[in-house]
Amino acid sequence: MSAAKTYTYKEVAEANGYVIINDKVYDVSEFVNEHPGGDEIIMEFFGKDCTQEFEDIGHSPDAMKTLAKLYKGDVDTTSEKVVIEKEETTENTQQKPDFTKIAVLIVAVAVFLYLKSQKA
Ligand code: HEM
Repeated sequence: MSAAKTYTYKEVAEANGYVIINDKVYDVSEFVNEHPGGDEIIMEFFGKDCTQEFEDIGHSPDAMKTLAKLYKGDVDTTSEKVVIEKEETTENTQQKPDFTKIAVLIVAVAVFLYLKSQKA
């Protein structure tokens, strides 16, 4: 096999649909559509390292074969790491608890209970 190309973390981050698993670079841009685990789960890792996640799932030997076919080269582990900002999605914003809304709700319930107790 010819010498593998090396990619810096920046090049992987800027490519369209590359991921890193065990310091190897894979082009999953086409594969995402066929991924049995769904496309979004991989798209989240575009440009990033998903070694942990890939291994945690316990992918089959078949999955390893598929992965081998998508191999592009090795990552230059001495290159500067890049942090990819995650785009704000509705899912993200919903995860943050909205303390104002919660406070208003608590006050409303308190007022309701107070008024109810006054009537009795
Ligand atoms: C990037 C290369 C990847 C390849 C080539 C790949 C390949 C596959 C294949 C072939 C399967 C079918 C089951 C099996 O054979 O093990 C599968 C299932 C699955 N994969 Fe991946 N996968 C990749 C990345 C990921 C990542 C990064 C995640 C999670 C963050 C993930 C999550 C899953 C899940 C949850 C399933 C199970 C789906 C189900 O059984 O309902 N995969 N993957």
